[in-house]
Amino acid sequence: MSHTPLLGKVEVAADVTAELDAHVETLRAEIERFDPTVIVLFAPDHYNGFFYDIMPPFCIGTAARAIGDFGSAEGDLSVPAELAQSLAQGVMDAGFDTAISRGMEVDHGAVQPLELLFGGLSTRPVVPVFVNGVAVPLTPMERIRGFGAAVGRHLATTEERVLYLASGGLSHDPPVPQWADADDQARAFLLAGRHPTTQARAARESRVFATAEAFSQGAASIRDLNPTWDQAFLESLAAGDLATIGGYDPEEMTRVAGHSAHEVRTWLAAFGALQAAGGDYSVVTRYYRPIREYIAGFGILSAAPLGSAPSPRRHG
Ligand SMILES: O=C(O)/C=C/c1cccc(O)c1O
Ligand SMILES: [Fe+2]
Repeated sequence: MSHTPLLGKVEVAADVTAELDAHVETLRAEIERFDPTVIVLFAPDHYNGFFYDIMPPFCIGTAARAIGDFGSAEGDLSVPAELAQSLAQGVMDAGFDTAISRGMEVDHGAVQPLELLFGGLSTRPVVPVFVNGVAVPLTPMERIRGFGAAVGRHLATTEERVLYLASGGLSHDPPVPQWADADDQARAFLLAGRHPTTQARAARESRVFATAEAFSQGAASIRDLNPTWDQAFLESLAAGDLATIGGYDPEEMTRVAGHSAHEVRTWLAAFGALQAAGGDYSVVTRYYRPIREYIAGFGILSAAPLGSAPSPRRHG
């Protein structure tokens, strides 16, 4: 599913909020029926936990703490360390040299789906898997599918009932600084801006709120949402056509869907894992709406291996 730190913090038409809430509720019930023993959470980061001083394409956390940006929950995630470590070994054995972290710091990108779907950070065991979706250079999209598949193949050898959960995207272009055009101060932040002062964090969050307000009034200079691109992406995922998405060109993605559209890498990894672990799948819940107030093409897509899925439902 998409995430946005503006959720619940800015005004959106009541019918849109109700529609989104209803789909989250559907997803919650779906997950409750599935009753996962572990959640593998593919999430990006927005220069809160990962910086240019060392920016891996992937990182598996054996312990993690949420930093609490934009009023999101702060505190420890419940990470099964042994499983996370064996997962890291498994994907390395499969040819993906993932980083690991024994003290990962995660932000709203990881936390929001945990809050929405599970009511908190530590109600279920979670293995956090960082997928870089913001800091160029970016690994090819096909590599992301392969990484996700390695995760799925490894976990299919365990007794775990795994929910692969992805957070990010779709098309959006929030005001996250880019190294290429950043001034010295912004570069210092991008390089190693961990644990900012309360003041610096507030200034950053105010900038996002101001951009969202201007964007909703058609007055921001960020790239527009791209519902056509978003729906095509969802359609390929729904059809199990991960090869098409694996062929996406990152530069083209930035151009047509915004700098943060690379967060869809988390979706590709999760569906890659699902396909590798369970074969063909069918869609259970699908939702999409471009929501300018949230600076988000907001999507939800859930799926289960064929034969195990409750009757598919299609929304919006
Ligand atoms: O972390 C930030 O500064 C902004 C993040 C953001 C803003 C708008 C939509 C999103 O999906 C974001 O992650
Ligand atoms: Fe994001």
